[in-house]
Order: sequence, then C-alpha cells, then structure tokens
Amino acid sequence: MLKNRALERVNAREAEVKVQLRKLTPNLNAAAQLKELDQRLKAHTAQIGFPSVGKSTFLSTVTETASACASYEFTTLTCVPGVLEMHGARIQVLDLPGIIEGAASGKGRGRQVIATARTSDLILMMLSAANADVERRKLIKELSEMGIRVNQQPPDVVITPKSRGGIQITSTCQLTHIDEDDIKKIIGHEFKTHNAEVVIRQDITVDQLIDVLVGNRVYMPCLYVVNKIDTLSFEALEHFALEPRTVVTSIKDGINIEYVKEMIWRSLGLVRVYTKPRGEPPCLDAKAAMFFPKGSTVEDVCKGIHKDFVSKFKGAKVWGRSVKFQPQNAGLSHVLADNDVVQILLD
Ligand SMILES: Nc1nc2c(ncn2[C@@H]2O[C@H](COP(=O)(O)OP(=O)(O)OP(=O)(O)O)[C@@H](O)[C@H]2O)c(=O)[nH]1
Ligand SMILES: [K+]
Ligand SMILES: [Mg+2]
Repeated sequence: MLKNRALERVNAREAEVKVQLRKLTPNLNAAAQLKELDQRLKAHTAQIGFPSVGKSTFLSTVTETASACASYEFTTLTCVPGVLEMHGARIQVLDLPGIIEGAASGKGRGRQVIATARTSDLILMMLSAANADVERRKLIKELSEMGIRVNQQPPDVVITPKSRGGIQITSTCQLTHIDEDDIKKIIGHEFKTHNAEVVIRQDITVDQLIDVLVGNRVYMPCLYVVNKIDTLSFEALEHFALEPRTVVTSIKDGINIEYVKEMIWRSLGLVRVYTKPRGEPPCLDAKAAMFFPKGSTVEDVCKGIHKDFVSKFKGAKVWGRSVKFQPQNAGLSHVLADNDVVQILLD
C-alpha cells in the first residue's frame, strides 16, 4: 500500500515545478504585476481550457477588452487581462493560451499558464460541450500535477515534529485508506524524523497525507463553464446543467452570459461591507461598499479604512447576517457576512 515510488515522483515533480515557477515569462508575469498595481481590482479569475473552446470569445463578451478569437487553435499566445464589473466590484478576468494534455510536464506553455492561474482567486475552467467530461478530467489532472487542488478543502491533518517519543498518531475518525504503519513510514521518509505528533480529523488518503507533508499545495475554487451548447441536443446537455459548480453557455449565441457572471461572483465569495458613521444612516450604495475576501473580520475593515483604526479601536456595532441581534457589539476578530453594516467606535 505504501507508495514510496509515488512519493519520490511527487518530490521530483515538486522540484521541477519550483524551477518553472521561477522561469515565468515576463508576458504572463505582467498579469500578476497588474494585480499589485490596480488597487481597485477586488478579485482575480483565470481561464483555463483546451484550445478553441471559447476563452477569448468569453473575455471579449464580458469585458471591454477585445481578445482575438478565431476558429484555429492557439489563437491566443499571451495573457490578456480584462475587467468584469459585478455589483460595484472590479474583477480581473485573464484570457490565457489554451493548454494541452501533458501541459504540466512541459508541453507547450502549459506550465506557465497554469502557474499564472495558480495566483488567481478563481479558476474558470472553459470546456467544449462536445467533449466536456473528458476535458474536465484531463485539466483537473494537469492542475493537480502543478499542486493545484480544485474545489477541495485542505486535509484536516496537523503534524508537529518533536524531539523524542516516536510518531504519535491520534485520529478522530476511522482511517480506511491508510494504516498507522504507512503514516509512520511516509512521515519518516518526508520529514526525516521519527518523532512527531500527528492529529488526523478526516479519513485521508496517502495522496492527501503527502499533500500535507509537501506543503505548497493551493486549494482553489473552480467554476466549470460548458460552452458551445448550441452544438448539442437538449438531452445531451441535461446532465451538465445539473452538476455542481457548472454553468452551460453558448457565448456565441449569448446564452447564460449573465448567469455565468453571477456564478463567478458567487464562486469568489466576496464580502461587501458598508460602514455607518455615528448618528447617520449607512450609505448602502454599491459605490460605497468595501470588498473583502470571504472570512474577513472587523479588523480587516479597520485596516481597510485607516492604518490607525486598529490601535484606536474601542468596539464595533454590526448589523446583518453575521450577527443574531441587530445591532450587536463585535470585537476585532468578528467574521463578517456579505452586506453587513459596520460602525467602528474609536478611542
Ligand atoms: N458554436 C459555438 N462556437 C463558439 C462559441 N463560443 C466561441 N465559439 C467559436 O469557437 C472558436 C474559438 O473561439 P476562441 O474564443 O478563439 O477560443 P479560445 O479558447 O480563446 O482559443 P485559443 O486562444 O486558440 O486557445 C471561434 O471560432 C468562436 O467563434 C459558442 O458558444 N458556440
Ligand atoms: K481559437
Ligand atoms: Mg484565445
């Protein structure tokens, strides 16, 4: 059961990925730099897909940027950024070159393309309706080989190296894919230690344990867009429409464009927060909203207003879905929900 060979392969590939990440071409890198330059951008999404599935057509449809579209493969050879405006937020959408099978192991410019997608907040996986299942499976594999896990949570495993005492394993659930001996061998191999405390709260696989040990995996949301539905019969389509995190579109014929935009917004999970000055009603205009990543706190709002707000913070009142009572007192660590109204009280 122990995948020693698999582990070695993973390690070798890891080293390769690191080298590749450093070698990003300036062109693809420009998009990452743009991220830092344009402070008004609230989120970043990257399109990943095989050639000619409609990525550039999508960018040209939902943003003001025109990216060349044509019926031949590899029309797009660089990274073309566009901006999608949703609910008052500017969201960057990247049009990237198509990737092919074997991209992660060096075919075409696939590694650079995937490395660019790795730094975004959401992957928009563009698929061609006629072949969507196969394309999806292949693309997930390519992303996985570059350390990207889509639509997964990080495994709930905590490993703390110790100076003595052997490897102590505590699991809060039954492990059906891996036994304690394997865990000890893998940790011994990877951490070069035979002393560690391991707490496992999930029925993990060998691969998931390796993910935890290797460490630099990214866990990203991914929205599947099944495009060119105009080329399929209704029956052939039905099952895609029912799958989670999947939208069917005909970008050419304008079908489901608004829906896919809304799904991008939801997949990003941005939190809109409105501030309320003392004695005044809050301004609920979209232009007055502040945008934060999911899980942001009152402290993040303070930092977003002024650098002194955290040190002068005395308390906050919050209205909205994150609190039971309207309003409710909240501290710096209170996690906010979309559309909350916050009043910050200072010393
Ligand atoms: N039938 C149909 N064709 C479409 C649709 N969307 C795009 N196309 C066509 O598909 C072809 C490829 O579109 P592109 O936008 O260039 O595709 P791409 O994914 O950017 O391609 P590369 O840059 O070469 O990787 C063009 O001829 C488009 O007109 C659609 O919804 N239905
Ligand atoms: K094309
Ligand atoms: Mg293109």
